[in-house]
Amino acid sequence: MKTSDFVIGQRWVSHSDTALGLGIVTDISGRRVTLGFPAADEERTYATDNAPLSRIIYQLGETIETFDGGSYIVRAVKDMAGLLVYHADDGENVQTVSEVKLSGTVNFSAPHQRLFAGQFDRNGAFRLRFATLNHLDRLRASPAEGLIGARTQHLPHQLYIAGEVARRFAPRVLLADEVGLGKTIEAGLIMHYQLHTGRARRALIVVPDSLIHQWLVEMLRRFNLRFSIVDQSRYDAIKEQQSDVDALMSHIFGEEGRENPFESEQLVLCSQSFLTATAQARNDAIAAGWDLLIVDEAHHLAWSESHVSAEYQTIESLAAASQGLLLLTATPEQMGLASHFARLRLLDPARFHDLQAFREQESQYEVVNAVVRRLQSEHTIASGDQQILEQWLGSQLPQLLAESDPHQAIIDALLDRHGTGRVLFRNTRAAIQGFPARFPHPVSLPCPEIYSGFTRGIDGLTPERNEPDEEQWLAEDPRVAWLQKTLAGLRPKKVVVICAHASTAMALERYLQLRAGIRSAAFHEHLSLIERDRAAAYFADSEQGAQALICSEIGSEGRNFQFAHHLVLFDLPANPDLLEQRIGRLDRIGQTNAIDIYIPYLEGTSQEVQYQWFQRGLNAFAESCSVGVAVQESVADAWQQSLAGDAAALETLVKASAAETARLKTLLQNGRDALIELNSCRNEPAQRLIDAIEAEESAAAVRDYMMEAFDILGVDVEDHSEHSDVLRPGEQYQAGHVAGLPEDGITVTWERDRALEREDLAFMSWEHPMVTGIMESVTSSGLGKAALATMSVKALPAGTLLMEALFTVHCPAPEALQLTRYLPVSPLRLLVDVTGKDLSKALPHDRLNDMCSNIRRRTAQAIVPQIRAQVEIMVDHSQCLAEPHLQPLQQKALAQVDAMFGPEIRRLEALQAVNPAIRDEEIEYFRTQLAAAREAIGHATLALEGIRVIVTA
Ligand SMILES: Nc1ncnc2c1ncn2[C@@H]1O[C@H](COP(=O)(O)OP(=O)(O)OP(=O)(O)O)[C@@H](O)[C@H]1O
Repeated sequence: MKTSDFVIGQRWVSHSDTALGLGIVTDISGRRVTLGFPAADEERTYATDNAPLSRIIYQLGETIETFDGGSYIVRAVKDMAGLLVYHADDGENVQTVSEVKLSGTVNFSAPHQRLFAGQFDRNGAFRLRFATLNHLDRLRASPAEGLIGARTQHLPHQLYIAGEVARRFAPRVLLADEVGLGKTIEAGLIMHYQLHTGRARRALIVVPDSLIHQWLVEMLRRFNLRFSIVDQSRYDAIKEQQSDVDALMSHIFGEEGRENPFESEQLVLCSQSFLTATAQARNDAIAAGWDLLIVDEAHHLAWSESHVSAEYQTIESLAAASQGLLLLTATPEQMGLASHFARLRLLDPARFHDLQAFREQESQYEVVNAVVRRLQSEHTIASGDQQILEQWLGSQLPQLLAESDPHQAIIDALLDRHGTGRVLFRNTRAAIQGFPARFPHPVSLPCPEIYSGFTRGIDGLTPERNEPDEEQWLAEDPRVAWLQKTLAGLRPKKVVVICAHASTAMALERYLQLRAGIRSAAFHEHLSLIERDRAAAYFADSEQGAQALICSEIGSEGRNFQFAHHLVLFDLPANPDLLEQRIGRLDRIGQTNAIDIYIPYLEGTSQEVQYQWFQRGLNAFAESCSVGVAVQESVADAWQQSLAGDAAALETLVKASAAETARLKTLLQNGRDALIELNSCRNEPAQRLIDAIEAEESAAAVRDYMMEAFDILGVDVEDHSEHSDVLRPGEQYQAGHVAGLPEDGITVTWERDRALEREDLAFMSWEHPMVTGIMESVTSSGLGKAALATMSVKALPAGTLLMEALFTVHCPAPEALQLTRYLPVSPLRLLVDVTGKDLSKALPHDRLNDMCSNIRRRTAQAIVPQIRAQVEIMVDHSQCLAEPHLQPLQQKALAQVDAMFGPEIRRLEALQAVNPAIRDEEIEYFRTQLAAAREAIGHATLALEGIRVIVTA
């Protein structure tokens, strides 16, 4: 450039620093030119012969903005002594606008505008953009989306549930797999999906105190989800901090502080007891609102028609303030059928509105099951069944019969309307199989004198509680000496000891540690959370750790101790579900050994009764017994009498229980449980999902993609070991595009198996935050939006221009509609020449990449103004060629929204027929959503997302 090219008042941009915005020439002296950049409030002086500047001339039809906020469309441009004057339309009149008055902020969003403004990149950046859009499109349409990033084994029953539930709009379900089958993982998968796809942003997890840390760690190491714990002290600290700020605010502005600690974080973990006990915190949590609420060990939410527990009330209010709700419990009926019903009602009040009706339906499951079985196995519907179906499904039946898989559609409707189909998922160990054997070892011991008078009834299960002198019972209770001897005999094997009460656990631990010299740790409710985690970690340590962990009942819930396979039940719980919870600490996924269960009991006491009942009546030690609580209800009197010492009643109890257990198991297997299981894992779809996830993993495409990105974004990659690399910021590191890369680097693996073995390595999948962050950053920034390249082809004369154009679908719509689900990015690539010839197929992108090379920046800078008119023509041509591609995409999207909303609307209409509590507005809501989605899709456009102009040499 020459000095004479510049005139004071002209507008130029710096292509070496685009963030400066639109500059204005303020001084020209000698061979130097000075520009002010109002948007950045900076001034820069350049040598005129090599200034990295491009002159900005807006073209007809483009929108310009003035510094005082005016917006105009350019109708004509005149050059007046080197300064441009635009004749511009403000919607009413055409006015003259001098370029001097233009706003200092420029946003060259259109790729060709960027090119003309000198804001173009090298070939590699364009390739990265192209690759990013294609990967995003494929991933968003993939059935594996949202389920790829978890550091978990692919277990069909978990992925089936995740696949079924996660895609729902605001899912509300009860995850009730039997103990240790991975409900936490299922909840994590669902949440990961919802967060990854933007369906949810804010999530709250509510768990018992003892599980806070375990959830925190599982969410982070398995799903890269970083939760913040809000407990009393954190809550108080935030409030205190805020009150200082609030005081200042109210001093200055006279405003009341309204800050809510639950709003300061998006992912929050807190304990049920904290929320239940602290009204202010509870109200804040409710007021904060959530997209997803997860409640673990939900059997604690007791409810009956005459008494509603405080825990239930807390969750009820939170559930009302949350779109999605996941309740987790392995023992949904532990608190009885009414509580179970009340939890189902939290999930779906429209479906579960009448306890009596629910009880009646329970008794009909056998008939429903028989019909479902026939529908599954036969191609035609028998006339008897047709009548039953008409009676049950009424006017819905013809619609269901018209669906593409009518039998499945009818089964789904039956499971939903006559079972717990949509809201309850429960997998059993029997169905999943592969769990290790459980061997009970009963040890009968004489009852010591000191317990006489305390050996009967429920109290007789824990007689040591009635002996105030701890020293004495430790010395005289034969279970203590037996425990000491057994632990010594098992050394160094790890042993979990569970007893009902903290006082017993504390006394035993002190005794073992101090008197018997056995390395042990206690785990009970009187320890702080940190102390509990420390105890669990000390026990888990395979080298220096404790041999025994002595837990009170809180150790029997949720915790993972599958690295141990010896369990001592120092006493037995009254409730059979609690027994299953205790054994479930060891009998879980990941347990590789058979489990030895030791049951020391005192002869002739309630302990012996309870042992006999569990062993001979329920067979609850060797096998998981899901009907225990129901059996207990039916034999309640005989059980009480036996505990009271009636020897004859014990035999009756055992016999009646064994018969009832067998009867209920058969009944459930033919009825309710069979229906639930049918709904909880279907192998074919589960396997298809696993295949889809593995296809995304095995392609190694993520590594290739990231290597290309790292190259462009200045990340150095060093080989670490097989399938692992070390990533570090390099010299050209572009921090703005790469999230979460520590200064001193990070070691990563690209293989799931290795990630499962080595938890210290980050698992780089398509859904790792660094990968998604780069993809998001590439698409939302201008990186690679415009590029200039050269190639030599004998067939084409030098100087021929080609343009590779990338179009994507744009569909502005309220976020809540989640339209990207139906209308994906759909990148469209076109290659045109100046005559408008479509060369897209003749020269595919990869081939073109091989042929293209970069042009030196200085040369490119000089070429751009000369080719501007031809580029504009090629942009027009590409737009004409792109246009016909839009309509088919819209049609497909419309069909998809209909398929999504239609069944939901029909379901509510069907439920409304039997449940007047469903309001017309609820159905109307979905109709309105459907109409809004259809309208937005109708307005979709194809937008130009990137261009690469190729000049033949
Ligand atoms: N897909 C998986 N890959 C790897 N580990 C898993 C997987 N699923 C479950 N596990 C492990 O198995 C154990 C049990 O899982 P989890 O705690 O989710 O079970 P749960 O059903 O919630 O148990 P509980 O009924 O005791 O609350 C945990 O240690 C968990 O990390």
